Amino acid sequence: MRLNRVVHIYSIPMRARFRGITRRTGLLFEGPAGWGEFCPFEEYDDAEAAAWLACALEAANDGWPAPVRSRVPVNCTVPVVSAERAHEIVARSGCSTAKVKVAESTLAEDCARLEAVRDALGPNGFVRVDANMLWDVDTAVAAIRAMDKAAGGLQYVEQPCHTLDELAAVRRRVNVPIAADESIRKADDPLKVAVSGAADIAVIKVAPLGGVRKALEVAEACGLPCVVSSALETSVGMAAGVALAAALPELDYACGLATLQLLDGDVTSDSLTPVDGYLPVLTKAPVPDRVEEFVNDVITESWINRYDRVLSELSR
Ligand SMILES: O=C(O)CCC(=O)c1ccccc1C(=O)O
Ligand SMILES: [Mg+2]
Repeated sequence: MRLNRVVHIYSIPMRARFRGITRRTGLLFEGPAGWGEFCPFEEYDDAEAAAWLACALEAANDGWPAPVRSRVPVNCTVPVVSAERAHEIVARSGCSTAKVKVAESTLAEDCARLEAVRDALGPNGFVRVDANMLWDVDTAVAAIRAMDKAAGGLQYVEQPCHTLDELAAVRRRVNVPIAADESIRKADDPLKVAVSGAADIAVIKVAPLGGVRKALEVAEACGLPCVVSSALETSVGMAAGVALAAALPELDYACGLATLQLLDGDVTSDSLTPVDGYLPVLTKAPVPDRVEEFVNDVITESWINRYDRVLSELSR
């Protein structure tokens, strides 16, 4: 099946560099159930991108399972920025939970940013950090202890190290709970990762896991409390993450779905930005009615080709 439906290819600048990228690019298409977004990161090969396409096809062709809640609590996400800017981001977000990217700058800079975030949240807010696998075990243990102090208490630390064994070793040595992210979404079989001894919390992302239904299976199989997080989608793809968070039987933590603020624009006027720390649950993705501002003719052909290749990868 070739791509013979309405598509838009967008390219939106990031407000601040995030996980090494300064623009977010992807393809939007419409199906009988609504709009889907296909936006694997540029460096992903076709095999890794296949789950992302399955997620977009689910939104466009099948829609999502019924929600059990009508709104989803979210955290604001703080990139590697100055302490002053971090304070501003958190104070303006309206969220009572903040997730701070760490380990890409010095420990002193990370700690200064965490102090500013705590100051902006007040004593009742929650602060979590994400190290994206950048530490070894000893570095993680020392950094987590220092950051726990600087933040006035950490809710959890996301993916401090690379392997499950390393996560388990860190977990035995610190009092801060450990969350697994890459260990789940990059696993050969996310349904079979033995995260229980290595983590207290599972971060689940709808696109790398192949859609809302697949992600619900992963959530059930891992047996841990879950946090749904985004992959920096526009509002079209974000709606699938919100649908997952809305369908989870239990939701004890705020979700990482407030990342539209990291993009300098959105493809729809019905933007999924939080109000008082919550996102509304939609029955289908919003219609991309503002895509003209971000269409990119230069990369269109490469994205259509990528879609076609990944689609044949999916049906192998
Ligand atoms: O969880 C959040 O608050 C935002 C989402 C986020 O951090 C993220 C976004 C894109 C790719 C990877 C990650 C990550 O959690 O590591
Ligand atoms: Mg993460």
